Amino acid sequence: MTRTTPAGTPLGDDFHVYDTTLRDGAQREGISYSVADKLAVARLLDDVGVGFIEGGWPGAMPKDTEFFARAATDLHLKHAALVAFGSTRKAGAKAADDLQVRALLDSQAPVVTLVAKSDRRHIDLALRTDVTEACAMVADTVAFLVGEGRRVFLDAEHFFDGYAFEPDTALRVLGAAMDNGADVAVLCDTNGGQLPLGLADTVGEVIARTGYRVGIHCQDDTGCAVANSVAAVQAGATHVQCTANGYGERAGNADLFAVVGNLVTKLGKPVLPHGKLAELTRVSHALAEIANIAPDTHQAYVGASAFAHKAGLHASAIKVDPELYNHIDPDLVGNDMRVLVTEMAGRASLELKGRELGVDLAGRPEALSAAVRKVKELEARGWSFEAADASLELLLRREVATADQQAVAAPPFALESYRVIIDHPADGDVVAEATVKVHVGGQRVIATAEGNGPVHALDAALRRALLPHLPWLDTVRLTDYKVRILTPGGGAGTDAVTRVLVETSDHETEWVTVGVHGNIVEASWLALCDALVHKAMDRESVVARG
Ligand SMILES: CC(=O)SCCNC(=O)CCNC(=O)[C@H](O)C(C)(C)COP(=O)(O)OP(=O)(O)OC[C@H]1O[C@@H](n2cnc3c(N)ncnc32)[C@H](O)[C@@H]1OP(=O)(O)O
Ligand SMILES: CC(=O)C(=O)O
Repeated sequence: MTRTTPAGTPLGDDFHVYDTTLRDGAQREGISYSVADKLAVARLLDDVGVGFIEGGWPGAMPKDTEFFARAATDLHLKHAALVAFGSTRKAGAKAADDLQVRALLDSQAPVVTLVAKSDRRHIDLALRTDVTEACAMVADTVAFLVGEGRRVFLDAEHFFDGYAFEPDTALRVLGAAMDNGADVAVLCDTNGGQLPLGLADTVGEVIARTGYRVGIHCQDDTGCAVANSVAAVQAGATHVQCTANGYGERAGNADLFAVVGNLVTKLGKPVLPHGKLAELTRVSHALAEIANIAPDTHQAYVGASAFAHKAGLHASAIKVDPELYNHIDPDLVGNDMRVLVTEMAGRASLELKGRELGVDLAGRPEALSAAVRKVKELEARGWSFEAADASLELLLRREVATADQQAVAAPPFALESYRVIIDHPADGDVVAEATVKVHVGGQRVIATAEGNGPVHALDAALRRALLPHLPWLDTVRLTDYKVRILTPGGGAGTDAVTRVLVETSDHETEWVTVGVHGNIVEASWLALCDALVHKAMDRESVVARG
């Protein structure tokens, strides 16, 4: 199989990106992949162009055995080789007779990764054997699998702790594998306790002493798994094991997307096939969906906030040149830059955000300054525009219209009044009833509706009043409603205000609006009205554009 680098040259066997999401990743608390999930994960990892996909431990779990059986017929990998993971034979037995070793062969995976203890204390206490037999278990199993035509990697468990405790034993275990045909000695920081400088020293020392091809596998217990993996590569490791989004046992493993992002963009190592780097963000999010874990919005390289800028000073430099505040071009990894508008915004933030929302504020210094003042004043009172682009857009359009001395576009309806009653009969459920009086299409309309809460009733009454005049409302639905009670100035609650965020959808797009008031119903009303006015405005501009 020929893989190509971003430069278009063949990517051979010089460097391995080895993914263990389906084995170590599945050891994360809360993850339970079905066989179908595992096949879908493998396809996505192949899309990203990793070189090896560790599919699980055949023979240990029926699900993993079935995965390899299905993979043999259903999985047509374009870039990756499939790897079966398992332990060596048991002490005092023969590899050829060991049922678990047989299961590795039966998996039909072309590559096998064997896990072996390389810390003397584990050999004594967990294997309950001596170093000579522990090395024989490795040597015998590697020789058997290589003899059967498999490519073999050795995961030397607890290598760093074992090397610090008794270096010769740790190296003897590596030698037992490499002398019998294993390709890579993978040094594992199984307890995840290492820090980058010490780990890199050990990797460099092992390579210098043995000349072996060395790999790295880092758990994240010090929060350094990515840094440790990159440091190991800088010290000479040419095989790096990681998992999607850092899933893994305990605190997790090294995040594939951060490791690969760093290797390609910082160290200039073309470790993925041409064009695949831009798949990182899409694949990371798709894999989070399959794992049923909300994507980490702050994840390096691929998180939704990885290139989101909030501070006004950042935005002012970004306006001149985005590179001034981005460590890479987000497009490289398939991500986007965003500018957030909050109390920390300055004129540049609003100008950039306006551009994103289709409101041209360039060359309109008065409107821009007025909008900055308004945003800061409203945010100080509890408003938050960070997640409410539609309300921000309305605010910007109003400021532009005012500065240009144009009439602000009339909203499609005007409120005369609303009233909400909560009725709790002693023998029945609580019911909310709302009445709205509005002016729409040149008429005064009064409508009443019930709902299971005040906002539901208000929304229903407003729709009933407006629908005959604004038929497009039929497709518009309130899809999410979030309430937050705020105590500006850190008060004890008596001066609390309520912030409501409403997400609305028309099946094609969704938009978020915000309302803030001392009364929860009024805060909701403000957000609801903004949602409908935004939709009306969008329709008018679509109609105007023809
Ligand atoms: C560092 C890592 O994360 S490695 C991956 C670990 N993953 C898993 O453990 C998930 C899958 N594991 C399993 O399904 C089960 O643990 C099995 C099937 C592998 C083993 O199950 P069991 O036979 O019931 O034993 P148990 O789970 O208690 O494991 C301990 C046995 O494995 C042996 N063992 C542990 N590590 C190794 C090793 N590297 N090489 C050989 N044998 C080993 C122990 O000596 C012990 O053997 P004994 O039962 O003869 O005393
Ligand atoms: C192999 C492995 O998962 C570890 O040593 O952590």
